[in-house]
Amino acid sequence: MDTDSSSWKLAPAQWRLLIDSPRQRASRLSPALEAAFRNVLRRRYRYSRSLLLAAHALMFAVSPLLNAPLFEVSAAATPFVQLLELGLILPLLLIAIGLTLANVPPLLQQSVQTLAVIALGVAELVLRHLSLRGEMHFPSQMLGIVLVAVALFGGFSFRRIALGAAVFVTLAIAQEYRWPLPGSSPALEAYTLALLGLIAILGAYAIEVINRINWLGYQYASSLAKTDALTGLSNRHDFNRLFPRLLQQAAREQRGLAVMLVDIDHFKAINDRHGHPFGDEVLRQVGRALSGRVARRPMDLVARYGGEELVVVWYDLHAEALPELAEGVLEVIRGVSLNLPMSQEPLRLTASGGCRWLQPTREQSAERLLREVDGLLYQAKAAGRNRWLAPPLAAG
Ligand SMILES: Nc1nc2c(ncn2[C@@H]2O[C@H](COP(=O)(O)OP(=O)(O)OP(=O)(O)O)[C@@H](O)[C@H]2O)c(=O)[nH]1
Repeated sequence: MDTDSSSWKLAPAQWRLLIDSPRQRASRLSPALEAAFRNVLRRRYRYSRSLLLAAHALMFAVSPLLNAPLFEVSAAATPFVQLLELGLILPLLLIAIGLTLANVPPLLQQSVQTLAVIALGVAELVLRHLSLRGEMHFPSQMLGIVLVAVALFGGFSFRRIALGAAVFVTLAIAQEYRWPLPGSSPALEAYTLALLGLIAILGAYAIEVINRINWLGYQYASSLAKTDALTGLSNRHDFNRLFPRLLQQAAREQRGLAVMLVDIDHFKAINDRHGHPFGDEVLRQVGRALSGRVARRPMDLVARYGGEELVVVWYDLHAEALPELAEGVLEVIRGVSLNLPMSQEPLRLTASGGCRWLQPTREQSAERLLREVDGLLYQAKAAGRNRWLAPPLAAG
C-alpha cells in the first residue's frame, strides 16, 4: 500500500495550489515532495536510462573494429584506447545496465549509473584530447551529442545536468584552445560545444518542468479520486482499497488493529429542520474536526463510509487503548461548534459508534468485520445513542 506517501499526502486543494503556482511548478517543491517526485522519475527513467547506457556500451564494444579504419588511431595509442574502451568504460556501462534492471536499492543503482555517466564524459574528453594531439580522429561534436543524449534520456535532475554540462563543456573548450588542431578554428569548436551544452541544459530544464507538471497533475487527480469532496476525509472507494490491505499487513506483522463505525445521531432531523445545506455544513465541520485530531498515525484511516456514517481504523493498537480512542472520536463530534441557522442557538451534535479491536489472521474478511461493527453500531443506537459499543471486554 502507498504508506510511504503518508508523509507528503496533501488535500486536493493543496495540490491545486502547487499546480497553479508557476514557481513551484518550475523549481523545487518541499523536501518531502521533491524526494517523492525524484523517486517516481527514477522509476520512470529506468528503461530509457538503460537504453542510453546500452547504446554507448554497443558503441564501445564495436570500437576495436572501428579504431583503425574510422578513427585512425595511431599504433602507439591503440593499446591505451582499447584499454579505456574495453577495459574500463564498457564494463562500467554493463554493470550500470545490469543494476538498472536488477532489483537493487535505488541509491546504489543511481550512484553506479552516475559514476558510469561521469566515466563516459571523461572517456569522451580523453578521446578528443588524443585527437587534438594527433593520435586519432575524434570530432568534438561527439562530446556534445553524448551530453545532449544524457540530458534528454538520462532522467537526471536538471541541477545535476546543468552542473555536469557546465564543467564538461568548459573542460572541452579549454582543451580546444590549449591544443588547437592545425588548420582548425578553436573558436568554431567552442561555439559548437557551447551550443550543444546549452541545448542539453535547456532540454533538461524543459523536461523537468513537464515531468513536474505531469506529476502534480497526477497527484491532484488521484487525491481527488480518494477524497470525499464534502468532508475532506478519505472516501469509501479509498477505504475499500486500503482497509483489506491493512488487515493483511496487520496479519503479516502480527499487529493489533481497531475499527470503529460512527454515525451522527438524528441527522435526518437536522436536515429536515434546518435544511440540507446546513446538514452539509455539519458534515463538513465533522470532517474538519476529525481530520488531524483522531487516528493521526501514518497507517491509520479516517473515511466517510456513507451518508452521515464515518469509519476510523487504528493500526498497531493495544486493546486497552481502544475505549479512550473511541470515546475521543465521539467527543470530537460533540465538540463541533455550529449555530443553528434561524435561532443561532448552538447545535448539540452527538454520534454513536460500534467498534472492535482484533489481531487479524490472514483469513480475516474485511466485509465480515465491518458487518460485525455495524451490528454494534445498531445496538448503540438502540441503547439510546450518544455512545459506543464494543464486544463485551471493551464495552463503554
Ligand atoms: N445534508 C446531507 N445529508 C445527507 C448526506 N448524506 C446522507 N444524508 C442524510 O442523512 C440522513 C440519515 O438519516 P437516517 O439514516 O434515517 O438516520 P438518522 O436520522 O441520522 O438517525 P439515527 O442514525 O438513527 O440517529 C438522511 O436524511 C440522508 O438524506 C449529505 O451528504 N448531506
